[in-house]
Amino acid sequence: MINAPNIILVGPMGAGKTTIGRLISQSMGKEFYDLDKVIEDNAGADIPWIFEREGEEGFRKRETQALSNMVQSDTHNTVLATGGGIVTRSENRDILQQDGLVVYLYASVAQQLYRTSKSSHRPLLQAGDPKATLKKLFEVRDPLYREVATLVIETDARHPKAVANKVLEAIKRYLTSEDSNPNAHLNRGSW
Ligand SMILES: Nc1ncnc2c1ncn2[C@@H]1O[C@H](COP(=O)(O)OP(=O)(O)O)[C@@H](O)[C@H]1O
Ligand SMILES: O=C(O)C1=C[C@@H](OP(=O)(O)O)[C@@H](O)[C@H](O)C1
Ligand SMILES: [Mg+2]
Repeated sequence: MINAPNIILVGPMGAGKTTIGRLISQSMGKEFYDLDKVIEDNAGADIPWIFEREGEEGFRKRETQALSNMVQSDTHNTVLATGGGIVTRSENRDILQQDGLVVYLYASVAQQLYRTSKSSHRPLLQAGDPKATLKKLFEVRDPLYREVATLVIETDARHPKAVANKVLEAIKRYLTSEDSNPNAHLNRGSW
């Protein structure tokens, strides 16, 4: 087990945040949370229902609330998979940067499209051309993922287990190099 702070995964829809988050939480002996699931549990409704009734704005309010609750609950030893739009609000970006080691799971638009095409639970991809939507979102969000993330991991040509191993290796390497730097502040994961 790696002695690491809380780990937060960011990246676009289909990057594998939910899948990889679960895998690395098991390897690290940490508790796993998926913010979308937390939002659904709090609302007593699924994400398509929230978008339908409250619009994207309603969902974003719930998302920020769920994220800040998590920080305030002072939970330790966790892996958190976020939703792809978590970086769109600056208040969320502030929380992410202060409260964990943030890992950006990168996927090309082609892979995002392929991986999201098998399910219909992402409301933003249900109307219009999903490829054009993913491309547009990626242009806006890629710099924001990079802004908040300490580590960036490429996922395109890797199976989920290989991605999880890459993430674990990168975290280990990062923490080791921080250990050898007396000015580094490891205490980024306060929840
Ligand atoms: N590295 C990968 N290679 C191939 N398929 C993947 C990979 N990572 C995730 N998937 C698949 O892509 C789909 C979306 O994954 P998910 O974890 O829900 O992504 P996210 O939470 O980032 O939207 C799932 O069917 C999952 O099994
Ligand atoms: O990119 C987005 O804005 C969204 C991504 C989704 O999560 P995943 O990235 O896990 O699919 C979910 O939060 C919601 O449908 C909105
Ligand atoms: Mg997810």
